[in-house]
Amino acid sequence: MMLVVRLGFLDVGWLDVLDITVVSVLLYQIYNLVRGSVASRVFVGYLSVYLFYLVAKALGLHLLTTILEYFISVGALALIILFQQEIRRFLLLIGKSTNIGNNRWVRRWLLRQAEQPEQQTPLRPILDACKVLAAEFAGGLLVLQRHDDLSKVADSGEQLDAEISKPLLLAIFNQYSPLHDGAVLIGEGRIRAARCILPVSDDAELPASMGFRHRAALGMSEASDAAVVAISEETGRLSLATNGNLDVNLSLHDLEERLQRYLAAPKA
Ligand SMILES: Nc1ncnc2c1ncn2[C@@H]1O[C@H](COP(=O)(O)OP(=O)(O)OP(=O)(O)O)[C@@H](O)[C@H]1O
Repeated sequence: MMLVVRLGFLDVGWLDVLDITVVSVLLYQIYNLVRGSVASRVFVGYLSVYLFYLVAKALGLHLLTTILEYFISVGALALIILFQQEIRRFLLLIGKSTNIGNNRWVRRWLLRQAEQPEQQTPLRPILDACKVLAAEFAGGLLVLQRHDDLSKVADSGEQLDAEISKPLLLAIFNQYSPLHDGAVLIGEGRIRAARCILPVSDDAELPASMGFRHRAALGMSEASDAAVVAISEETGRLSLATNGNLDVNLSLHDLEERLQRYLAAPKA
C-alpha cells in the first residue's frame, strides 16, 4: 500500500485516508439524521458502551468483554427497531438521489424512451382556489407533482383525472364534500386524485403548533420532489413545502413566486 505519512509506529496509506473520510461522512450523515431526536441520545449511549467494550477488550478483562459483546449484539437489533424512522429517511434520501430511472439522460439513452413533452401545470386556478380557501379558513392540502412518480400517493385516494379548475378545487375542499379530507394530487396538467394520504414527517424541529396537515406537507416534500401547499384551517395561513423545507405564513404573491421558481427549475 502506498504510504502517505508515517506517524511513529503508525503507517498511514491512501486507503486509510479514504476509509476515514468515508466513515466520517457516514457518521456525519447519521448525526444529521438523528440530531434533536430521542434516538440521538440512544445512539450516543450505544457508542459509549462500544467504546467501553473496546477499552475492556484492550485491558484483557475477559468476563466484562463477554458480557458487553452480548449486550452490543442484542443492542444492534434494538437499534434497528429504535431507528426505523431514521433508517427509512436515510434510505429514502439515497433512493431519491440515485433514482436513475427518473433521470432524463438515462431515460433517453439507456431506456430508449422518447422524451415526453412535460405537461405544464396551470398555476392560476390553483392559486385562485388557495386564495379563497385561505380567506374562508376552509383548509387544504395540494401536492404539485414534478418529476418523481407519485402513483402510490394517487392510489391511496380517489382517482379523478380532471381538468384543473378553481371551482372544482373549491368543491373538493368544501367541508361537506366526501373528498375534502386528505390531499389533492395535481400532476401532468390534471387533478389526478383527491383524498390522498401523504407520508407524515417526524421532524422534531417542527413547532408543536403545526398539526398533521403541515407534517404531511413536509413529509411529502421529504419523500419526493413535489411541491406541497398547505392551507391552515385554523389560521388561513398558506405554507409551501419543498425539498424537506416548510415555508410558513406566505402571502399569495410569495407563494406564486416560489411555486413558479420551483416548478420551473431544472431537475436536480
Ligand atoms: N397524512 C396525511 N395525509 C393527508 N392529509 C392529511 C394527513 N394528515 C392530516 N391531513 C389532513 O389535514 C387535516 C387537518 O389535520 P390537523 O388539524 O392535524 O392539521 P393542522 O396542521 O393542525 O391543520 P390546521 O392548521 O388546518 O388546523 C386532516 O383533517 C386531513 O384532511
